[in-house]
This record gives sequence, structure tokens and C-alpha cells, in this order.
Amino acid sequence: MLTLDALNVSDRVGPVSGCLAAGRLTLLAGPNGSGKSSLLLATAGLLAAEGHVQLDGERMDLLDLTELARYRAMLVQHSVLPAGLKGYELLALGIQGEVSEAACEQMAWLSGFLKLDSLYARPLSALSGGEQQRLLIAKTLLQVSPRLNPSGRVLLLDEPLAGLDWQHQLTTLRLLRHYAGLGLTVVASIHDINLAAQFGDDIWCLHQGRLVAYGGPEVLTPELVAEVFEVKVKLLEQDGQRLLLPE
Ligand SMILES: Nc1ncnc2c1ncn2[C@@H]1O[C@H](COP(=O)(O)OP(=O)(O)OP(=O)(O)O)[C@@H](O)[C@H]1O
Repeated sequence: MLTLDALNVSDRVGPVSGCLAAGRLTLLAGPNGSGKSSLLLATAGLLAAEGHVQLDGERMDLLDLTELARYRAMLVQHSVLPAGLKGYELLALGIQGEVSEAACEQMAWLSGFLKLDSLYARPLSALSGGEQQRLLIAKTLLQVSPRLNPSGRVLLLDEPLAGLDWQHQLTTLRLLRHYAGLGLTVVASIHDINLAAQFGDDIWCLHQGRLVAYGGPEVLTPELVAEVFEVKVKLLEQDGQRLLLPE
């Protein structure tokens, strides 16, 4: 479990306190500039912040970089990719230690979901934005895949669905749920509130740097959406599914 204790990045986000549970997929919603990326980066230890983040009771800011890389993986928004690198070389960066048979099997497993086979041999500079994103997602997942890294406990992803087509958005969300099911704490920012409601175990909603709502998908009410996103929506409910439709 990740515990945020008054985490604050001046003028960007916070103070935010709360628990991000292991075994659950928490989706961060909120408009542009509401602080999602800043919160994720500060949680990952990649952005200086006041307050503390504890991982199972251990202060993350006291861990060295090698320990951090073992415990948590983060997909950052707008990754700068080395142009000469090929697809498989990017993926290999997610593997700690030698590329073992188990690592190859895990890569093949992820490739099946994210359709990476045809991307392996190509330079990253020759791939589309969505193709690059699929490789980056796989690399991030590999880093904390329990079979390869039993110490892996946390997955943080900033807008993993950016640039993905509909099929790969759904595949990615299913993979995130799978990793949560393996016991990891999985946290991702997302702009589609209906996908957030469908796939998130927990929702955190940020507005102007503050955590204004958290809980199950039912926290995404038309009232909250109107206040935070300034969009009028109506709620449709069918077969236990909730859909927020713009009016
Ligand atoms: N490098 C920076 N230096 C100073 N302020 C920043 C920096 N990056 C972001 N901000 C500001 O911090 C606030 C939160 O930005 P952040 O990127 O965390 O929001 P976000 O919710 O991830 O937005 P988006 O949905 O557009 O990605 C915004 O007001 C933004 O202008």
C-alpha cells in the first residue's frame, strides 16, 4: 500500500493525503492542469515534494534509486525516446538483470496483448505515437512483473491511454487490472471518465491541485463532473453499468 502524507508540490498539487491500496486499480481523473502528473511524479520520487510517501510503511524518499527502480515503475507522459533504439531494445530496458527465458516469455505474453511483434525490429523513430506508447507500456509493466521482479509493488502510469486506439485502450486497462489482481498498487491518470468508472476500483478526482473526491466509481456523479470539468452530463444506468453522457 502507498500512503501519501500531505504530499505537496508548490503551485502544482497538494497537500494530498490518502491511501492507494495494493491489489486495486486507482484511476486519477481531473481536468488539464489539475495536478495528476505532478502527483504521480511526486509519488514516484521523480519530483521534489513536501510531505511523505510510504510504501508498506517504509518512507520512499529514503530509498536509493536502485531500490526505487525495483519497487516501482512509472510511465511518464511525453517520454523522450532515443531515436536509434529498436523496439526490442526499449523493452529490454524494463528487464532488470539478464534477459532470461522467463523474461522472454513475459515479453511474448505482453506482446500478444499489445501486438508488439511487428514493432520489435523497427527503430522507435519510425513508429507511430500509439505504437511507441504500446512499447512503453510493456516496458513499464515488465519492470515490476512479479515473475521477473518479486520486489515490484507499484505501477504508476501517467495517461497510459494517450495516443492509443480503442482496442489498445481497453487492452491496457485490462492489463492494469490484471497487475492489480497480482497484488500490485496500480495508479494511472485518465481523461475518459466513463472508462475510469468502468475499470477503476477506486477513483481519485483532482481539481485545481486538490483531491476533491475519492472512492468507488459512483463518486463520478453528474454534479461532480459539472463542478470539476464544467461539462453538463446525464447519468444512464443499465445492467449495473454507469454511463455519463454529455448533454
Ligand atoms: N514544470 C512545471 N513547472 C511549473 N509548473 C508546472 C510544471 N508542470 C506543470 N505545472 C503546473 O502545475 C499544475 C499541475 O500540472 P499537471 O501537469 O500536474 O496537471 P495534469 O492534471 O497532469 O494536467 P494534464 O491533464 O494537462 O496532463 C498546472 O497548473 C501546471 O501549469
